[in-house]
Amino acid sequence: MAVSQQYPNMNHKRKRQPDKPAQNPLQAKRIKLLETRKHLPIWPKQSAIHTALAHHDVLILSGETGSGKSTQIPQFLLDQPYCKPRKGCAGKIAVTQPRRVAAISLARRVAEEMGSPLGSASPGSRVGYSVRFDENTSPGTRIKYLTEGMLLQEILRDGALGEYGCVVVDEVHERSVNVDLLLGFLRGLVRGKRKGGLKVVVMSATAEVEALAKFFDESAGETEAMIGGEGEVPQVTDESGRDDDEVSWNGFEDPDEASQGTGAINGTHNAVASSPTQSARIYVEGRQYPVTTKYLDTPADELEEAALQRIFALHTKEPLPGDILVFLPGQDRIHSLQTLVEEFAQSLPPDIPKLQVLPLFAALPQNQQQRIFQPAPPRTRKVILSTNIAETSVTVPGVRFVVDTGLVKIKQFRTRLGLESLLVKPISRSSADQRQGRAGREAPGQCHRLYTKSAYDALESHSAPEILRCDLASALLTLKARGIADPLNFSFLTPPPLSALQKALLHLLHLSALSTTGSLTPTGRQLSRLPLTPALARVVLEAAKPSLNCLHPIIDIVAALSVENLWLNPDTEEGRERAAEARQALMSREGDHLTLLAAVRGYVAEASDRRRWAEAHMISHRAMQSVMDVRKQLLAQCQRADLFRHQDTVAAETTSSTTMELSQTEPILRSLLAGFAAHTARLCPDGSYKTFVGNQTVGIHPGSVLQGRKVEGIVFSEFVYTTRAWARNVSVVRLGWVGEVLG
Ligand SMILES: Nc1ncnc2c1ncn2[C@@H]1O[C@H](COP(=O)(O)OP(=O)(O)OP(=O)(O)O)[C@@H](O)[C@H]1O
Repeated sequence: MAVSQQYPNMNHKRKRQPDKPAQNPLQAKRIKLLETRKHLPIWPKQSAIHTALAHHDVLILSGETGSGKSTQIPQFLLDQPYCKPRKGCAGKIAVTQPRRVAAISLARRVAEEMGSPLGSASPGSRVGYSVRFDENTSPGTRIKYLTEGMLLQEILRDGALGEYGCVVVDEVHERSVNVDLLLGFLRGLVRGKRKGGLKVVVMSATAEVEALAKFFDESAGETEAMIGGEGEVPQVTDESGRDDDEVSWNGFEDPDEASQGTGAINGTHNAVASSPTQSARIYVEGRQYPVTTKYLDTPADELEEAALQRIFALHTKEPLPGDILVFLPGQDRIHSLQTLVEEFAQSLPPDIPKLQVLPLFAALPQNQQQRIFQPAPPRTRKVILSTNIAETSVTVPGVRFVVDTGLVKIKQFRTRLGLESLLVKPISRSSADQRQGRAGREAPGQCHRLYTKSAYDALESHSAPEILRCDLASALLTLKARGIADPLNFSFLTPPPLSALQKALLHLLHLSALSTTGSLTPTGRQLSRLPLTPALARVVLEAAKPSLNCLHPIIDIVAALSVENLWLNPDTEEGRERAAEARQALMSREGDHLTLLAAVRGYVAEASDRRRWAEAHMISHRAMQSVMDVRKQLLAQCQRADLFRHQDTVAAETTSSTTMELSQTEPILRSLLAGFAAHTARLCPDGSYKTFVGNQTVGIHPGSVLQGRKVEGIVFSEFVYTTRAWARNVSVVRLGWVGEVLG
C-alpha cells in the first residue's frame, strides 16, 4: 500500500507545507526514518495484517527479532476503523511490554517515526507511555506503550478497556505472570464480544503460536461472560466518588456482586454463549541485518574472566562505531565485571579508544537506565552490562556486538515451604536468540556466546512460564480485584498447580484480603491498589492505622527493602571489619528493619554530601538513590489512597532515627507482623529457630544484624534458600505479639 494511502494526515501536512519539511525537525526526522522503515521485513505485510484483522478479532504475529513488530504494528493499525473513536470506545492502541525500559524507549522511537512529540510534551502528541509511577501521555495520545502491570491496573478501573480499540501484547514468549493474566482477560473480552469490538494482536519472535491459537480459539462449549457488552462500559467510580486514577474502582463492591452485573468477567450469572472467534496467524520472515554467531570451543572456567577477555578482544580489534552489550545473570555480577573492565581500561595505551561502562538492571533508577540510549562520547565505545532486562524489545543505538554469558538469575518459589530461592540458571534457546537479536539492528552484527554450540543445542527451547514458579498471591489478588469470582477456573494459558493456587488463597485469607467465603474484603481492595506484594501492602495498611501511626517509617523501610544490595559487601576480612565499624551507628538491636530505617533517615538528613555519607557508611549510593525514588513514589501513592488521614505528621520527616526507634519500635514491628505473620519463628532450646507455621528450621542470614543473637521470636520479610533455608531482613518480636496475630 502506498504510504500516502496509509498516512492521510501526514500527507495533508506535507501538502500544506511542500517546501518546508526540513524546517520542522520532528517532520524532517520522520521523513528520514520513513525510508528506514520501508526496508523493515514487516513493511510489505501491511495489507495482509489489515486483512487479517478485518476478518478476525485476534491476530497472532510471530517474526524474527528486529523485523519491525514492536515499532510498526501500532502505526499500521492507527488508521484502521477499529482504532477510530466511537461510542463506548476511544479507539486508542495499547502496546504492552514486559519491562518499563522497553516501553519508554519504544514510545520514544515511535514518536520520532511519527513526527510527534512524546507524551505530555505537547497536548497534541500522539504517542505516550505509562509505566509504574510514570504516566507520560497527553490528551492526543493514540498509541500508548505500557507495561503489562499498568494495563492490568487499567483493567481495575475499567474492566472493558473502553479506551482501546486494539491491544497489542508484545513479547508474549517471556510468559511473565502479568502477561498470562492479561491474555486471560483479553480472551474474555474478545469472546464476550465487548461493545464496539476489540482487536487483539499477540506478538513474539518465538511465540508458541499453536498454544496461543488454541487458547483463543478453543470453544469447548464454555460460556463467556459479557464484558461491557450490550450495556455500557462499566462505570469508573470509587466508593468515595472521587475521580482518582489510582484508587478508582470499576464499580463492583465485591466479586459476587460483580458477577451479577454486566461487568463480570468470569462469573456465571448473565453469561452468554459466544461463538468461537478463530484467530489469524501471520509470520514475518527475515531480519534487517545479519548477525554472525560465535561459540566457545570449550566451556569457560570463569565467567567474568571470559567476558572481560571477549570485551577487550572486540575493543582492540573492531573499529568504531560498534558498542558492546553484555548479558550477565544479575546485579552482583554486573558490578564485579564493571570493576574489572574499568580497571583494565586504565591500562589501555592512549591510541586505543576509551571505554564507557554502563550497568543496566531493573533496580537502577530510571534516569540511569536511560543513559544506555545516549550516544557514546567521541572516540569512546559503550560497554553495557545488563541483566535480561535488555533481552527483548529494546534497540540500543550503536550496539553491534552482543556478548552472552548464557545465564539468568530467576526467582523460584517453593509452594510447600512458602520459600523463595534466587537461582542462576542457563537461559532457554529462545532467550539466547532474543539476546542475539539485540545486535544487527542498525547494521550487521556479531553475537559472542560464552558457551559451546553443543551447550546451546542442549538448552530448553523456551523458558518455563513464571506462573509455574512464582508466589501466586499477587496474581490471585489481581484477579479477585478485577471481578474474577472464581480464580481457580480462570482461563490460564498454562494453568498453575491447584496446590499453588490454594496456598495463595490461604495466604490472602491470612492477610484479611479475602473473607472466609473467598470474596474480596475492603482491605483486599486497598491492598490491590498498592504497587507492592500483598504482604508488604498489608504492612503499609497496618502502619496507617491510628493505633499504630507509623506510616512514614514503614514507607522508608519498604522502600529500602525494594532494592538489592543496599549494603556494600567487601570481600576481604579487613574490609568487612571496616564496614561493621562504619555501620555501627546505624545498627539497631531490634533488627534489620530498624537498621534500614536508620540508614534511610541518616541519608535523608544529610544535607551536604549524600554520596560521601553513603560511602562513609559502606552503603551503595546508587541503591540509596533508588530507595529515594521508590520512597517518593510510595509517599505519593499513600497520599492518593488517603492513608495519611490518621497519621501524626510531626513524626514524619523530621524525627531522627533515635527518637523514632524509641517511640515507634513496637508499632513498626507490629505492622511488620501483620504482613509477615507466616514468616515468624521462635527460638528452640537447641538454639535453632523454628517457624510457627510449618515448623521449619530456619537460620538467621549471615548478612543480618541479628546473626548470632538469641531472641525469643523473630519476624522476617524474606525467606530464601541458598545453601539452606535462611531468614533475611529479620527483626525481634515478642512471642505474645505473634500469638495475637496468629491466634
Ligand atoms: N531506538 C531505536 N534506535 C534506532 N533504531 C531503532 C530503534 N528502535 C527500533 N529501531 C529500528 O527498528 C527496527 C525494528 O525494531 P522493532 O523493535 O520494531 O523490531 P521487533 O521485530 O519488535 O524486534 P524484537 O522482537 O527483537 O524487539 C530495529 O531493528 C532497528 O533497526
